[in-house]
Amino acid sequence: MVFILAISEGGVSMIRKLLYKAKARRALIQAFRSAGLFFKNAKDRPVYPIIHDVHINEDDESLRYVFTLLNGMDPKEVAKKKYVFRQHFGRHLELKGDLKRYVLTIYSEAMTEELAYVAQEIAEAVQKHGLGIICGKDRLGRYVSFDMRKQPHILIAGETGSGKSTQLRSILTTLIRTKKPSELQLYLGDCKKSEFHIFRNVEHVQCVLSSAKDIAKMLRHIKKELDERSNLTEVFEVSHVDDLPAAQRRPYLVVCIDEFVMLRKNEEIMEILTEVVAIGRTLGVFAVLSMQRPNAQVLDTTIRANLTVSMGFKLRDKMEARIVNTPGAEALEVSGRFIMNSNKIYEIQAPYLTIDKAKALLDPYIVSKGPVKEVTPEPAATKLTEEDVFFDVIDEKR
Ligand SMILES: Nc1ncnc2c1ncn2[C@@H]1O[C@H](COP(=O)(O)OP(=O)(O)OP(=O)(O)O)[C@@H](O)[C@H]1O
Repeated sequence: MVFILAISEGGVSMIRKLLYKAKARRALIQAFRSAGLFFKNAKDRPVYPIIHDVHINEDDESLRYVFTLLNGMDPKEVAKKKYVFRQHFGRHLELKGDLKRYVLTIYSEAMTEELAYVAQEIAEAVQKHGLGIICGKDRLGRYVSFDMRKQPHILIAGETGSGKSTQLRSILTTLIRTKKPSELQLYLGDCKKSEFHIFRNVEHVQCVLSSAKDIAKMLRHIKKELDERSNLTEVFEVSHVDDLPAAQRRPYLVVCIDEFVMLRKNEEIMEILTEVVAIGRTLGVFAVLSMQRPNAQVLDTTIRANLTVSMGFKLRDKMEARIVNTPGAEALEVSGRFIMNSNKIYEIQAPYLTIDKAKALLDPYIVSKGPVKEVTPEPAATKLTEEDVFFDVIDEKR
């Protein structure tokens, strides 16, 4: 008798995966044996650490093992024998764990250690999005980007020197180069007074402010925009500002605040920021917030829950990485490397955009502002100064 076994394509790939996993499991046991990580049982048979999971990640073509040591096994031996795992699985591996539980990840390729900001390539990478945010390249050398209209608010965290200001520079420069000023307006808060000066005279940029008092004013203006946009969507019975009639369309607003922890004591600021992240998406108002020392109180649950994308550059410890929702960010060792959390978690190398290169790329978008406004032809006539932006906000001191 002949049996014909009909297996679907999905079934075949499932079987292949299972066979691959079984092979992978045997490979790890061999590595345990070479590393001397086993005990002998009563029958003189070797007993190895327990392998709980063998996972193939198709996104970055990695293989991840989770295993625990048997009681009595010395964790120092695992660290000492890392070279044995390298001999078995190649150089591109990561071994993380402590007392008992370990995660061993094996990658097919090493990640690039520096990624130049290539303007043309990056513009192409984000062009498929309505409001494209460039992140960097993943382990397989693919650009990673996303649409801020769908994933609206970003948290960037990292200790000093980890690369978050460079990332902000690259995100903002890319936005400016890919959207017209009629489509995008930027409101920048520079609490450290160090990063955003290069954007001050860019046409899209409505203001660059650094004191809490000024930033509060800026946010009152944003709050007014939120209210107006909310009314408009109600009047025209649409669920998103993008669906308003052409005459009523509003540009996207991106509020970007570097080191926003410095504003934590200003309740009004925190309240409006909370509102932006809670309701901004459908109103076309988005936030990018950066912080050096993640703090659970500042990132209260409402703000954190609505920051849909987290980029965790090198952080001090696991606790900070947990606050930012980027596990593993405490172990990063390369400048410009970060853990991204947006639905899934993965490691990315950010483009390296120096201040000088950013200035050169922004040059075509620079306009005269302030006192020289009147003598500048056409674009400046519609260009707002910071005074214009806040004319409608009551300043108690006036
Ligand atoms: N994407 C990158 N690729 C390679 N090197 C980078 C990258 N980003 C930053 N660096 C290196 O790290 C240094 C510090 O970067 P950056 O100023 O962005 O850090 P930071 O986290 O903003 O620090 P601070 O909080 O002190 O401003 C840079 O001068 C550069 O040498």
